[in-house]
Amino acid sequence: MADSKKKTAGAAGTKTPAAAKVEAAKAAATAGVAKPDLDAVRAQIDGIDRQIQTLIAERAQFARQVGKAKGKLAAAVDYYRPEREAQVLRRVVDRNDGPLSDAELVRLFREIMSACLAQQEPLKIGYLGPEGTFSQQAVHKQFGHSAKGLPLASIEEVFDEVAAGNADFGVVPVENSGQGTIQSTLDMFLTSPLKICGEVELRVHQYLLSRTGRLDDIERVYSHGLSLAQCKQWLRTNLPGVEKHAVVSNAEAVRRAKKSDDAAAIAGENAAHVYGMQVIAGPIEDRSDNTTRFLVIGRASFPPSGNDRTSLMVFIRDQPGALYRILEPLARRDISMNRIESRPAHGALWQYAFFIEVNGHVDESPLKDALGEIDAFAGEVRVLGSYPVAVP
Ligand SMILES: O=C(O)C(=O)C[C@]1(C(=O)O)C=C[C@@H](O)C=C1
Repeated sequence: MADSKKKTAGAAGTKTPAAAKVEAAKAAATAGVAKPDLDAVRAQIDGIDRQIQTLIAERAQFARQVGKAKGKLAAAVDYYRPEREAQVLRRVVDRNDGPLSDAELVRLFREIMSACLAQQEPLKIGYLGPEGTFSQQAVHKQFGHSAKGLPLASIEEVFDEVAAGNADFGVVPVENSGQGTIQSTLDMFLTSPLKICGEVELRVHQYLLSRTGRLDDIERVYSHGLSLAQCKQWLRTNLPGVEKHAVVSNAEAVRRAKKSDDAAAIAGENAAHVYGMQVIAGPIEDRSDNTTRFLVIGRASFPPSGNDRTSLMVFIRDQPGALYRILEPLARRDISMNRIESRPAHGALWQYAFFIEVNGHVDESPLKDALGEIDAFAGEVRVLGSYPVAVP
């Protein structure tokens, strides 16, 4: 994503004052000065920190005013605006001339927005717990640390708690780059009234954790089935012949491994800190680009952000060319389709529902027009949600 961005400053030779200062600092750092004076550099940093702090406080005041401008809304959840957050973060990426990476800057700005929003009342976010799972990391990535995580026992429970209003939003895994779709999540949308409000992509790094930290002690490995699959090659090479046990979550795996010296768990590095375990090895995933995509689910729909994706569930009539007639209006309008997947529709034998993901927002042309046409052919078209494309 960062590669395709257009720089607003620097590209055309016109630099913003901030970009010029960064350039000057870079030049000073490389300008043959053998050793900068530590106290002098720290004094500069202290001055900048003072300015950053003043500006963050000012920003928080303005965010309060935004709250007032929105009027008296029913609950904290009504103040959250994923489309606005995506726009703010895209501008951060667009302005970034280094030295920090896009992902680092986005993380910092997300935390600022998270804190600004929590001035009213923190959002409550349901996720597949317990603490230490990748789902919890996805919650932090999307909502920042000022949101309150609500660890739940299953993906179904995440849907139920959001639908019942006990959580403002939920974060559920939907696919992994190596292992494909998590069918149980997709199937929840067959019956759930919830909307998809966002997507989060998380680079997943797996670690082998144990009580002793010694590979030679290990006779059993616990993990979620997907995590075991992601590390298959590594396990074959480094722990041939050990027992592998698939359990409900990586955090549960760590809890089991914590009970004896000859057991290990595969989980995120974070789980080692949460549960006080030693890291034997990591990252140990077979593919270095291992990424899991999560969906944010909620009770409301949001307006376009300027770069959106839409998830649809289409029930087709059993007639010749039905699927073609669904896809043709999209193709004719050059609407890219990121995914199509069929699932047995509940309650009707040999009837299928198609999960389709396309670029665009349901309130905007050309997707709006295409959906008007598709509606006429399909048995039913359900819009599961239009949401901002994930910011890195
Ligand atoms: O712009 C808004 O609507 C805000 O509430 C402000 C703000 C922000 O800090 O920038 C905070 C929370 C929203 O989710 C989006 C943006």
